Amino acid sequence: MEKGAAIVTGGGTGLGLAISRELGRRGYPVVIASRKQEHLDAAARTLTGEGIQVLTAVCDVRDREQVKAAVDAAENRFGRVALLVNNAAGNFVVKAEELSPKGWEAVRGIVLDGTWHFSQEVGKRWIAQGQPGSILNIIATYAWTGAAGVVHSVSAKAGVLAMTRSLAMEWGKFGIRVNALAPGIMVTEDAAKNLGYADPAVQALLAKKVPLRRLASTEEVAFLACDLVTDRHPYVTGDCWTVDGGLWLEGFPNLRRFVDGELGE
Ligand SMILES: CCCCCCCCCCC/C=C/C(=O)SCCNC(=O)CCNC(=O)[C@H](O)C(C)(C)COP(=O)(O)OP(=O)(O)OC[C@H]1O[C@@H](n2cnc3c(N)ncnc32)[C@H](O)[C@@H]1OP(=O)(O)O
Ligand SMILES: NC(=O)C1=CN([C@@H]2O[C@H](COP(=O)(O)OP(=O)(O)OC[C@H]3O[C@@H](n4cnc5c(N)ncnc54)[C@H](OP(=O)(O)O)[C@@H]3O)[C@@H](O)[C@H]2O)C=CC1
Repeated sequence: MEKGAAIVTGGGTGLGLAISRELGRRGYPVVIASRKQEHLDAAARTLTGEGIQVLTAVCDVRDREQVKAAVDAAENRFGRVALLVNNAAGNFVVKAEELSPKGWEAVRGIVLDGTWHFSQEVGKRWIAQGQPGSILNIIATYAWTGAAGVVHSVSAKAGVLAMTRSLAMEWGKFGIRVNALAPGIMVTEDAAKNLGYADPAVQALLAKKVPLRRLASTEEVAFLACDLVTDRHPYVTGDCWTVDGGLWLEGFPNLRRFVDGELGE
């Protein structure tokens, strides 16, 4: 029987692309949704070449109407949405006292509002259709530790963690599971650029802080993400799984020291 589709926000790059590929390998048609056509086209070419069914949806997760249109397109093409992965994010390192209202708004809008828009859009359809479903929200360990230099992202990810637990409680009776995953540091293009660790020498220093002495690969994080969002663990809901090589136990890197110039170029 045909499986329902999986929507992956930010599915054209980095971790989102790795999750889309792994879900495709597990037999799900994937809908990748993000702002930039070039990200989506390149990813769709790659995934299609690997035999995965893909639909692209140009969509800014901050815009409720664009989110609705993306879910409509997914249902029109694949009949039903079964899984949602809220992976899209925006982030940059900034001193809290210098963060502008629009900078705060941009990151909160993508991370917190975007996750809410997609979750409510698919959740209300599943409830109306009497269908089960599963949502996975990608957060970061600083949602519970806090971190210096990224107060907008920390606050938004903490909100997403609270949303995860709350929706799990409300929607469990409808057969809807809602979980979160907190990855460790991965070398993905925009994250490494925006957060200042594109230099391999900086990556090597970061790896030394990790108990397992290496950074995470998108593939290993994606594998766990797919285990959690698919029906492999049907009794898990309202939880957050961490896949960070033990880093959060040592303390998240202090990015404020980077913007203050204490860590050099
Ligand atoms: C040295 C040690 C390093 C260790 C690091 C380890 C950390 C690892 C893991 C951390 C966990 C989480 C990671 C992530 O979330 S990674 C995701 C990264 N990917 C992206 O960010 C991609 C998408 N990003 C964007 O599109 C943009 O960056 C942005 C988020 C800004 C949104 O784009 P949008 O087009 O909507 O916004 P604008 O460009 O119009 O800007 C809006 C306002 O934000 C201000 N801004 C933007 N960039 C910065 C900056 N670098 N510093 C300060 N302010 C910034 C911008 O000026 C606008 O405000 P104003 O109008 O007031 O000027
Ligand atoms: N990299 C890391 O070390 C860590 C990452 N994470 C989390 O993992 C997830 C993936 O990050 P990663 O792969 O590294 O980074 P990427 O920058 O590659 O992924 C972010 C994705 O979000 C999309 N996106 C950004 N803004 C919007 C928007 N307004 N509407 C729709 N899509 C948007 C981007 O696509 P487009 O530009 O086309 O819109 C991009 O595909 C994020 O949730 C991040 O917070 C957590 C811990 C560590």
